[in-house]
Amino acid sequence: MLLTALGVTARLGGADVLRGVGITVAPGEVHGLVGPNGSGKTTLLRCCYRALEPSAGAVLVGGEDVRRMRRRSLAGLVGASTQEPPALGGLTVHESVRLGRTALRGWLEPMDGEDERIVDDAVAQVGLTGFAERDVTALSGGERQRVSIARALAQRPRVLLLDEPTNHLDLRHQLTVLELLRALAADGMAVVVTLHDLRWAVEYCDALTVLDIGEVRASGQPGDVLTPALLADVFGVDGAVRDGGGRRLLDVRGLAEGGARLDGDGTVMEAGL
Ligand SMILES: Nc1ncnc2c1ncn2[C@@H]1O[C@H](COP(=O)(O)OP(=O)(O)OP(=O)(O)O)[C@@H](O)[C@H]1O
Repeated sequence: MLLTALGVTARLGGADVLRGVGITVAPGEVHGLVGPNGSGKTTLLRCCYRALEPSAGAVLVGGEDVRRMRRRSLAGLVGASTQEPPALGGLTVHESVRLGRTALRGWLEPMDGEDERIVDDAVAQVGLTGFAERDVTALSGGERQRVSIARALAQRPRVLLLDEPTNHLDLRHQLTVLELLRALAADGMAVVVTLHDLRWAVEYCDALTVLDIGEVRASGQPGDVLTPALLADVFGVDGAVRDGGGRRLLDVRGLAEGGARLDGDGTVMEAGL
């Protein structure tokens, strides 16, 4: 396995928001993390790229505990695109993506032609070549999201972690990103992606892990995991995975009976789609 999380418990604001969570991701696999709002998906990703230290358990990449790795070694192995990509004013798209290479080289080591080619490739992979010289603060939310993905790609990582990469994207760009993930996996990358749209999770992921209130509810192939009972219980929707002529598809018929969960203060929570 390229990425393994073992019994990860994470504490935030005095509470365990992840409890004993494990995932394994092989090279060539697109692994989807799904679950309702607040179930711990982002927190698990943060543990995987060492933005947060688990209070128990460990994350291994290539068999090595990420806590023991030097920052630059980790940057060469794990690239991450976060949900709220920072827009650094005064940087162009190209310069912002270049930061992915800087993470590997350090500030003082000059870039060479190979680095520049990798940056150009990453910008092209997310379809932003025409915006390369534009200031990132002058981009739309979706374009910024793609800059963040390109920056992670510029690290040429073996493990790519993406937090809601299709957020803010129009339908065409959602599909472009999802197809890109498949292509990266076909080249041997291990990809972990959080997705709220379960239909994309079913179609584009080889395996899914369902988190619910900080714990793993199910893990495995999408069709085995997203049973009608689990869809109703965890996501509050009436749905089923079916074979659509060689393609896995998820049909959602609506809210499950009693599917709209009430929050503590009585607010009706949206179902997980
Ligand atoms: N800095 C923090 N301090 C305290 N609690 C936090 C903090 N960050 C997140 N949490 C809580 O941890 C839990 C898990 O949050 P997390 O962001 O991992 O969920 P998520 O599954 O990614 O949610 P979403 O689908 O809404 O993005 C939530 O209950 C959240 O309120």
